[in-house]
Order: sequence, then structure tokens, then C-alpha cells
Amino acid sequence: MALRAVRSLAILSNPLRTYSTSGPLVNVSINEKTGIATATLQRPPVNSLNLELLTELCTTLEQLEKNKSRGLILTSSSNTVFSAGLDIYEMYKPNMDRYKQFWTTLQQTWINLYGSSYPTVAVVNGHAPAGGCLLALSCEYRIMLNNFTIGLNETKLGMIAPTWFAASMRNAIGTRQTELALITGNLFTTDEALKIGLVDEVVQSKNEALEKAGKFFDKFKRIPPHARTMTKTSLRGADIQALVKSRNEEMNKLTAFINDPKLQEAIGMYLESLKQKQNK
Ligand SMILES: CCCCCCCCCC/C=C/CC(=O)SCCNC(=O)CCNC(=O)[C@H](O)C(C)(C)COP(=O)(O)OP(=O)(O)OC[C@H]1O[C@@H](n2cnc3c(N)ncnc32)[C@H](O)[C@@H]1OP(=O)(O)O
Repeated sequence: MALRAVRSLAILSNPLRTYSTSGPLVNVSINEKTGIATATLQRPPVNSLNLELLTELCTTLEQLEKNKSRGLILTSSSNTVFSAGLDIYEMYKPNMDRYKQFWTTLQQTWINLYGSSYPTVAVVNGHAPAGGCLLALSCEYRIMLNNFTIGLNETKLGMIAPTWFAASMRNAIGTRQTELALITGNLFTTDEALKIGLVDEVVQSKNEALEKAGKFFDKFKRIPPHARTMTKTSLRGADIQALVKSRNEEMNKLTAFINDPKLQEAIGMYLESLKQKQNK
């Protein structure tokens, strides 16, 4: 908390610096006038989150923090998919060293995004199942385009959403709705998501979403950044601390979980069903 306070006080005195962290999987651009960064996920066809994409995103978030970013818009280069969630191939017959690196990077990406000192908006311009929904939930504000689906559907895949996935959802929609959403693994339509507060606004186009995102950032023009950041930390800090404390324990459980032959069989069948869908 104290460190964050010092960092946020520094925001008041340091001028904004421009920088570039664009990589092949995450394009980063900075609006010179507003200082707002846009990170665009660009891993066709569905922005599934593999180790390489997560590493780029994680580094981008670290750089934005270091450079005292004014804000971040997280979006997708696809017109139909924000992110299909974790790359299922990272969990299918995995190389265990890579698998551990993959989860460690996912955990750190979440810590950086959920706990960022700068304001964050997800422009959800396509489907956002599972890990895709987690990315959106980790932002402070979600603007979604119509006619897509979003949710933590892990139970439908025979998996369990980790506690910090659940905490991110609880932070947005409360305990009751989170329990219902998680046990059913529901994927919400955009309108259903709006109704329960899973997204904050529904729009018809990406341009409209970007305009609304600008209005969200404008709200902070007259708010001292340190007060904003400390308030966010007071609300989200406990969730982050819970993961920091249980990181190793979680990794041990995940390692045992992923090596279960029945789970591997289920993942194989799920991958097959996704492929079959394409052949229809
Ligand atoms: C304390 C610890 C206790 C234990 C805790 C256990 C922890 C386990 C945690 C598990 C957490 C999981 C979180 C996840 O994110 S799992 C991933 C879940 N994601 C999904 O189910 C989404 C699957 N995809 C879709 O529904 C659709 O693809 C789409 C996103 C709606 C897009 O549809 P569209 O029609 O445009 O595209 P296609 O379906 O035709 O897909 C195109 C190709 O992309 C491949 N694909 C899709 N999704 C994924 C994915 N997530 N990973 C890898 N590959 C994916 C698909 O197979 C097609 O490939 P092809 O062209 O080769 O056929």
C-alpha cells in the first residue's frame, strides 16, 4: 500500500514519457494528446492466450506502470473475438516446465492488470469466454459490442475457475451473481451481461466504444491520481494479496490437476469438438 502511494504521488510530479512496447502479438499505441495507451491483442484467429501472448501483455503492463501511463484501453484486432481465453493447447499434454511458466505469467499478468495504478477500460469487441472474460474483468470498466458472449464458462469444460478469476467477477457483479455464473458456467449475451453489471455499457461499433472509453478516462481529470490509486488498491488489494500468498500452492494443485488422465481426455475431446465445429 505504502509503495503504491509513493508511486502514485510520483505521477503528480513526473511528465509523461512516450515509449513503444509493441510486439507481434500485442500492438501498443499511445495517443500523444491524451497519453492513453491502447493495447490490441492480435493473435489470429481467436487471440487465445498462450505463453508468448501473455508474456508480451505482461511486459506491456509493466512498462505502462513504469512510465506512469495515463490509462489503458485493452481490445482486440479481431472483429468477432476479444479473446477465446487460455490457449487450450497450453493445457493439453503439456511440457511441465512450459506449463509452469505459462501459469506464472498468467498470474503476473492478472496482478499487473487488476492492480494497475492507471485506469483501464476493456473494449470487448467480440466473444470473451473464460480467460477472455478474466482479462475484461481485470479492467475497471467494460464496454462491449452487441451480439457477442462473455462469461467464465470453466465448469462447462470440466474445469474450475481459480479463486482469483472468481474474485475478479465478484468485484464486478457481487457474490450471488458470481456463484450462479460460475456453477452454471454461463456465457452471457451482451444484454444479459449489461443487466447484471458484468459489462458497463453496450455499443454498436468499436468507434463508439472508443469514444465512451475516452469519457470514462475524462472522469479522472479532476481526481488526484494518488487518491484514485489508493482507493483502487483498498478495494482490489486483498484479492491480489490472496493470490500472492497462494501462488506456489496453486501451482502444485494445478500441476496435479493437469496430469489427471481423465482431464487430458476431456481436453482432447473438447479440442476435437472445436475442430469439428469448423467442418460443419
Ligand atoms: C487452486 C487450483 C485448483 C485447480 C484449478 C484448476 C484450474 C483450471 C483452470 C482452467 C481455466 C481455464 C480458463 C480458460 O480460458 S480455458 C479456455 C476456454 N475457452 C473456450 O472454451 C473458448 C473456445 N472457443 C470458442 O468458443 C470459439 O472459438 C469462439 C471464441 C467463440 C470463436 O468462435 P469462431 O467460430 O470464431 O472460431 P472457431 O471456434 O472456429 O475457432 C477457430 C480456431 O481457433 C481454435 N480455438 C478456439 N478457441 C481456442 C482456445 N481457447 N485455445 C486454443 N485454440 C482455440 C479452434 O480450435 C479453431 O482452430 P482450427 O482452425 O485449428 O480448427
